[in-house]
This record gives sequence, C-alpha cells and structure tokens, in this order.
Amino acid sequence: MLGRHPGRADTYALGVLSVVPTPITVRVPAKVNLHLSVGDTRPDGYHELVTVFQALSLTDEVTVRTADEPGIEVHGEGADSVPTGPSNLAWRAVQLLAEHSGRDPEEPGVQLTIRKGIPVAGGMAGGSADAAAALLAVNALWRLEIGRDDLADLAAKIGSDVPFSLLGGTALGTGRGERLVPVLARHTFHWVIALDRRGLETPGVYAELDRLRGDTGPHRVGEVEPLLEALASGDPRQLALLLGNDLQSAAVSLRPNLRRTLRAGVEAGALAGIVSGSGPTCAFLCTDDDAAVRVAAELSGAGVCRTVRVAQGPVPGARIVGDDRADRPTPPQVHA
Ligand SMILES: C[C@](O)(CO)[C@H](O)COP(=O)(O)OP(=O)(O)OC[C@H]1O[C@@H](n2ccc(N)nc2=O)[C@H](O)[C@@H]1O
Ligand SMILES: Nc1ncnc2c1ncn2[C@@H]1O[C@H](COP(=O)(O)OP(=O)(O)OP(=O)(O)O)[C@@H](O)[C@H]1O
Repeated sequence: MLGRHPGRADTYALGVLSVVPTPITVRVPAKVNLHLSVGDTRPDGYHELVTVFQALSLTDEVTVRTADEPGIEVHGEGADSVPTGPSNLAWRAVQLLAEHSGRDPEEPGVQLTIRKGIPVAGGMAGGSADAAAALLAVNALWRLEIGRDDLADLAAKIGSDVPFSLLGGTALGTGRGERLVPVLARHTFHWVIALDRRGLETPGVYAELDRLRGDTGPHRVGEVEPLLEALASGDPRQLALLLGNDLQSAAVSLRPNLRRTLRAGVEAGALAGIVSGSGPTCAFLCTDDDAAVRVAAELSGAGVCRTVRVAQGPVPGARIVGDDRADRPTPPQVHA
C-alpha cells in the first residue's frame, strides 16, 4: 500500500516514505420519531411525511481506515444480521463518496469497522446512522472537505433517515423525511427503549399501513405545532400527550405483542409510549432520569421484550470522536 498511489490524497509522500492516514472514528446516534404523520404515496413510491426526529444517546461507532483489502467488520449486538457486503448502507456511503470524488467505487481502498449500539432493524435508523457516520469519516479520511449541506444531499441519496443521522438534535422532517429544519428543544428528555426479539423491515410496515388504510384518503399529514411548543417548553408531561406515530398501527398489526409492551411501559410509570418509527422498538418518555431507571427495571422484569435500555435526547448527530479504537476488547462477530 505504502507509496503505491503517490498522486492520491490519502497517502502523503515524505521523501521515500509514505504515511498512511490515521483511521477516523465517528460516533452517531439512534433516532426516535416524536411525531410521524404519513401522507399519501408519491409517484416515486415514497410516502409524504411530516415528522419530528430526536437523536438519542444509543450510538454506533464507525471507523474507516485506508486498506489494500476493502472490507466490513461488524461488532456488537445484532451484528450477525448486518450485511457485510455491498448492501451495507455504510458501504454504500463509501461508494457514493468514491464516485463523487472521482475514485473507483469498486475499489475505494477503505476498510470499515462498525460497532453496533443501535438495535438492528429496530426502527431507530441504525443502518442510516452507519451511512451518515461513514460519509463523515471518509470525508475526513480522504480530506475531501465536503461541507455539511453537500454531505446531507449525498446522505439523502442513501436513505430518507440518513440526513437526520448526520444532523442530530431535534428536527422537523418533511418530504420523504430528508428535508430538515432544526427545532428548539429545551432540556434533556429521558427515555426507556424496549427492544423486541426480532426486527421489522421498513418497506413492509409502510405497505401494511397502506393495506390498513385501504381506499380511504387522501391522507392529510397531522398538525405538528403543539408538539413543537411542548419541545420548546421542555415539559415532558406536555410532550407525552402529543407523541404520535401513524406507523404504530401498522407495526402493531404485524407484531400484536407490541400492544402488551406499550401497556407494560405505561403501567411501569412512563408518561407515554410509542413505537419508534417503523418499529418494533418501543420508546417510553419518562419524567426524569430516576423515573427512567425505575421504568426500565420494571419493564425488563415484565418479560414483554428482549432487552431494555435507558437513553437521553437530544444528542448531537454524527461526529468525529478520534482515531482507531483497535485496542477495544470486543471480538468481531462478523468478518468481511
Ligand atoms: C420509518 C422512518 O424511519 C421514519 O423516520 C423512515 O421513514 C424510514 O426511512 P429509511 O429507513 O431511511 O427508508 P428509505 O431507505 O428511504 O426507504 C425504505 C422504504 O421505506 C418506504 N418509505 C420510506 C420513507 C418514506 N417517506 N416513505 C416510504 O414509503 C419505502 O417503501 C422505501 O422503499
Ligand atoms: N450498517 C447497517 N446496520 C444495520 N443494518 C443494516 C446496515 N446496512 C444495511 N442494513 C440492513 O438494513 C436493514 C434495516 O436495518 P436498520 O437497523 O437500518 O433498520 P431500522 O433501524 O428499522 O431503519 P429505519 O429506522 O431507518 O427504518 C437490516 O435488516 C439490515 O439487513
């Protein structure tokens, strides 16, 4: 590798030596949709949305490094069900940036390591998060200096949730969810996240919503202003009354057990519970950190879900946290 690409920006000639750039690690959050109104299907097959995203403190980390042998390693919970080939969304991000910068997308000379903390196929934008992280990391690795707005345009080509994974915080999303405006959210909100035993595929959940709706319509997207006011006030009780997700009925129709999970969270003391995005993960809003810990303990004892996490939001979007974490003890579960 050393010295083989003297003209490329990712190796730097130092006399007879070349220096391979330091690996870059990006941390990226999960999301929950506090409000998700699904309108009609557009000619391109996507549904018109009005949604409010919030980034939560469940995170993935993506490390990119220059390598002769490209590949993807995935560590952490659910790693076995994450593809390590070209359908991995983070790999698609690498290929997109390679095309964008005039490199060969089939041989980008990059190795990816993904550490999953976001549930896979859980409705929390795990794959989208990895794609956003890979965009930011490779932009830095190759010193492309693509600005945040242009990165967001590239992100939208990969998936509707990817631009929000880059942005983070709390944001209003329109279009198919990719057009974003940041929203003021005072204070930190405390969440309990209940993970289901198996994932749900997003297209199937939208299709189930269409099936349940039948010929009714047109479908107006719901009002979001009261929720934005609750966010600005910072009062979780006010916010709890306004949480809503049009995909919830479809997710519950595909997974009737979610009804029991949602009920159990509220019985355990949460202010309200919703299915997160396309599900099956359920998110419960709590009054404060202590309440969240109590709800999490009770919910995990209720036997209604696979596992339970406590999280806070909003948190920042994808951001560089440092160089290689190769000294970490977690053994890889999937190899490229
Ligand atoms: C459910 C949400 O997570 C809510 O934020 C998103 O709408 C899903 O976003 P995503 O996973 O990034 O989805 P994409 O990869 O863009 O699309 C996957 C599939 O979901 C459906 N889809 C997605 C977004 C949208 N506005 N309308 C749709 O109907 C389509 O069947 C599409 O083929
Ligand atoms: N880097 C990735 N991490 C997780 N899943 C990925 C990744 N790349 C591709 N996938 C595939 O995408 C599918 C959906 O996974 P993901 O975790 O993104 O779901 P999700 O959180 O429900 O997505 P969203 O909330 O954006 O609809 C998985 O079944 C997996 O096969």
